[in-house]
Amino acid sequence: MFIPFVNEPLTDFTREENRRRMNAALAAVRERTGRTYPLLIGGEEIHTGEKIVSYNPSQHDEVIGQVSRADRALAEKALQTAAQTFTSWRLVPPEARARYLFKAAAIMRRRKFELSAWMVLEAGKPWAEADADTAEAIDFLEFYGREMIRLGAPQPVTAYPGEENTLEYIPLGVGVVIPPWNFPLAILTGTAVGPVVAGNTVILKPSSNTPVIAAMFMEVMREAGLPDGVINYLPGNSADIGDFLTGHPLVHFINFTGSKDTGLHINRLAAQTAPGQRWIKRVAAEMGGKDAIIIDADCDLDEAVAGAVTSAYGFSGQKCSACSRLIVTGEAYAPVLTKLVERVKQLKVGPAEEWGTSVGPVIDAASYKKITGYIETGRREGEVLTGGTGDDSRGYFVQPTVIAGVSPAARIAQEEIFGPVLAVIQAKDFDEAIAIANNTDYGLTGGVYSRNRNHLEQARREFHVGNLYLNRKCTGALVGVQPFGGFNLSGTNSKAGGRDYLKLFMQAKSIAERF
Ligand SMILES: NC(=O)c1ccc[n+]([C@@H]2O[C@H](COP(=O)([O-])OP(=O)(O)OC[C@H]3O[C@@H](n4cnc5c(N)ncnc54)[C@H](O)[C@@H]3O)[C@@H](O)[C@H]2O)c1
Ligand SMILES: N[C@@H](CCC=O)C(=O)O
Repeated sequence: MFIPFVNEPLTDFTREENRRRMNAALAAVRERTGRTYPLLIGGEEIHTGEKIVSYNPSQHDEVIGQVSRADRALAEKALQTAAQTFTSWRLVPPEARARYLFKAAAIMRRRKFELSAWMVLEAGKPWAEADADTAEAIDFLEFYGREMIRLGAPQPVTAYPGEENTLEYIPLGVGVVIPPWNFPLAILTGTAVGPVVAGNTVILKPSSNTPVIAAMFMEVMREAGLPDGVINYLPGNSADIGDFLTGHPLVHFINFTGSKDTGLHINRLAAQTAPGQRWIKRVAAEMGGKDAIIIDADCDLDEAVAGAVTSAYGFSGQKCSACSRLIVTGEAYAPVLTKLVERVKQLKVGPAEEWGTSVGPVIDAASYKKITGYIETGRREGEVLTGGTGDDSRGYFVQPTVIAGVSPAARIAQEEIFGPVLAVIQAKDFDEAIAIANNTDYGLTGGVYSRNRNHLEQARREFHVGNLYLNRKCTGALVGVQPFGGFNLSGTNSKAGGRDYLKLFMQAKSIAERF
C-alpha cells in the first residue's frame, strides 16, 4: 500500500539553513565539473572520441562537462539493445516497474540540492527555478508509478454471460525520448519514465545544452536498480542521429518536447512507414507557446502585474508556458504600463548561482542572438519601455524587456521568442482581448485577471488553450494538479502529469474466454 500522491514541497530559501545547503551543493558540484561521461547502452559505458561540451550559460568559459557523442552505428546498437530488453521488461509486473520509480524518487529527494545545483550551473536556472525542476522530476516519478499501478489492475468492462472478458494495457515497444533543455531534469525524467513504467524501453537523447544533468538522471536510475537496457542514454548531434532514430523501423513511438519546427519535422518523418516497420508510429509532441495573459480593467492591477511579471520573466522567459503577450483592456492600459515597468526594473539580473538573482542568463549564444534580434524587431513594432539591452561578454544576459503598443499581428506578438521579452497589446474590451489571445498558431497556456464573473466564464468557454489560469500566474503547472499540454501547434496535448498520459505509450488488449 502506498500513500496517495502528493506534490513534492518546494525548498524555502528564505531559511538560512537551506541557503547554506544550496551553497554547499554548488561548491560540491563545482568540484565535479569538467568531467567526461560515457554513453550508456544496455549497461555498457561507451566512450567516444567525439564529445559534446556543456558550458555554464552564466559564465560561458566554464565547462560543466563533456559527454560522449553517438553516431549512427551506436544509435543502431542502442535501438537493438532496447528491442532486446523489451522482451523481458514488458513482462515485469506493473507494480514492480513502479517500484523502480519510487526508489528513484527517494534517491532524487536525498540528492535534491545537488541535482538543483547541477541545473543552476548547466542550465542557468536561478535557485528557486532549479529546485522546482527537481521537485517536478520527483513528482513525475511518484505520480506515474501510481498511475501504472492503477492502469495495471483489471480495467472495467461490461460483464457478459458465459464468458470472462478482460481488458489490459500492454506496452508498445521501443521509443525515442527527446526532451528540451529548459526543464532538463523534470521533463527529461517525466518523458522517459512515463513510457518506461508503462513497460516500454527507450533511447534517451538529451539536449546537447544539458547532457550532464541527463547523465545524473542516469546515475539515479542505475542506483535505483533499473535493469540495463531499459533506458539507453544516447547524446548526439540531432543532424547525425535525430532523423535516423525517428525514422527507424524498430521505433514504435517518439516522445518529444521542444520547439514547433522540430516537433513538426519529427511528426512528418514518423508518419512515413519505413521498410520492415509493422506499426504506425505514435508521436507525442509537446511544443512551443505564445502565451497571453489578459488583464481586465476591473481587476486588482497590482496582483495582475505581479502575476504577469513572474510568468514573463521566470527563468528568463524560457518556458513554453511563459507569458509573452500581455493584453490589457480599456482604461487599465496606462496604469498597467506604469506598474509593469516599475516592477520589471526591480528584477535582479545576474549569474544563476547567486542567491537573489531573479533573472539569470539565457541558455546559449544562439538564443542570445535570437532574442536580441527579436528586441530589435520589437523596436520597429512598438516602444521599448524598459530593458532592450544585453551583455554576452561573460554570460548570456538579456535585460527583462517590455515592449508596448504592439499590434496583435506583429512578429513579436506572433512568434515564440523564448526569452525575457514581453509584448503589451491594448484591447478595447474583453471580447477583443479574447480574440487577440486566440489569434496565434499556438494554444498552450493563457491567463485572465478579472473580477467580472461573466468574463471569467467567457474565458473558460472561449480562451482556447490547454492550460488556462484565472487570477494567477500562467506558469508552474503542478504534476497531478494541472495536467500540462497545449492545443493547436503547441502540440498533441499529451497532458504530462495527468491521468491520460501513460495510455499514450500503451495499447489496450481485450481478451474474451468462453467456458
Ligand atoms: N509544450 C511543452 O510542454 C514544452 C516544454 C518545454 C519546452 N517546450 C518548447 O521547447 C522549445 C525549447 O527547447 P529546445 O530549444 O530544446 O527545442 P528544440 O526543438 O531545438 O530541441 C528539442 C530537442 O529536440 C532535439 N532535436 C532537434 N532536432 C532533432 C531532430 N531532427 N531529431 C531528433 N531530435 C532533434 C534537440 O536536441 C532537443 O533535445 C521551446 O519552443 C519551448 O516552448 C515545450
Ligand atoms: N510545465 C511548465 C512549463 C514547461 C515548458 O517549458 C510550466 O507549467 O510552467
